Amino acid sequence: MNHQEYMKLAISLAAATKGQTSPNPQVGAVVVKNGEILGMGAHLKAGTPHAEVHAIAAAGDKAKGADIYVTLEPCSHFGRTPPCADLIINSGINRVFIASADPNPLVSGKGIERMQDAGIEVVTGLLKEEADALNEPFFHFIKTKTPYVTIKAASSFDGKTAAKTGDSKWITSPESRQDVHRLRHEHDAILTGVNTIIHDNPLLTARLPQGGKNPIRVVLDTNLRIPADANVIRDQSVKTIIFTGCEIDRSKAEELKKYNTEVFSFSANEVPIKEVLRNLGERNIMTLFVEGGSEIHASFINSGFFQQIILYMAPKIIGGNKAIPFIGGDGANYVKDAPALEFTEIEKIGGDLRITAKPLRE
Ligand SMILES: Nc1c(/N=C/[C@H](O)[C@H](O)[C@H](O)COP(=O)(O)O)[nH]c(=O)[nH]c1=O
Repeated sequence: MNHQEYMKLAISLAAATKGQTSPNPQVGAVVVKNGEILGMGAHLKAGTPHAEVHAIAAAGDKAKGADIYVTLEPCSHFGRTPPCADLIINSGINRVFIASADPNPLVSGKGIERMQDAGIEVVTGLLKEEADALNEPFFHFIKTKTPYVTIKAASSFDGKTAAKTGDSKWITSPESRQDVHRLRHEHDAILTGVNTIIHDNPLLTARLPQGGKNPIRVVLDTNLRIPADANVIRDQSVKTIIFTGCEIDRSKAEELKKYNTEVFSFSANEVPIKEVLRNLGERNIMTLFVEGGSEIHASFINSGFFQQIILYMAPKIIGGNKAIPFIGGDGANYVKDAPALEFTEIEKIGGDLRITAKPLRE
């Protein structure tokens, strides 16, 4: 195997932990000497050992004189675990290959400098693009302290998310809906609007054949219209946070708190998305899955607070000028004012298309 292949292995280890390490990045590491892999590891959960710790522990004394391939620049500061740069120096490793640089300007380059001062050869930027893509949500979170927002929509070929009767069961295939549960599992939180709660009464849990980690549920509900017996209230398998305006029935809010539910009221009678995202960021929620109705999707898109949209488009035609489009709101007056995206991935899934799009970078 060559340098790229060892780094690919480290990236695959990091990729396997998607959704588990928030608010930390996904990191993989491989220790190699004379073509023999002596150790490998991934960071499994915030607060637990970093990838380099696992890989070097597996190599033991043989790490002396070895190479280490790590997908993110080794940390140089005392977080919840000691600095990996010092561990690498003390292990006798004499060459370090790094893919991504640390996005935190306060620490970026410090670990590299410390290892170089100890006489270690450091090669940076090996498969940087691939590794950076894996941690796009983490880099966004470090930079903005708000969650990386993925809007998920499901529509017919003609862009409808429900028929004029309101019926929507089911537009997309079982395979597509299963894929949605994988995305829920991978996200820290899932957000919807009270209209979806009233109309669909969803659980918003991650129900995969092998189980799944339920994301924290977030409901935007300005006037606290949510039914007290809604599934997201009674289910209690995971916390539900309801964001409201200031003019709500306080006794109803008190009642809801008995069901693993938090009611957070803003000081005005509105629920500003920017403030919701700031609040979720302060709770160390790094990734947010917006499975809203069409009005919620419209407000996220019009505010520009989203990093990607995943549309599951089914080969069905619902039609009708009263049917519900998957993006609601007033819409653009002129095409030139329509938010421009770029398609980043198009996959066939269960007869549907899964189309991923991101806002065009200015
Ligand atoms: N109607 C469709 C969807 N509809 C999604 C609804 O908004 C609601 O989130 C679901 O009813 C989820 O319920 P629960 O959380 O699993 O209990 N979503 C899809 O991906 N395809 C469709 O055809």
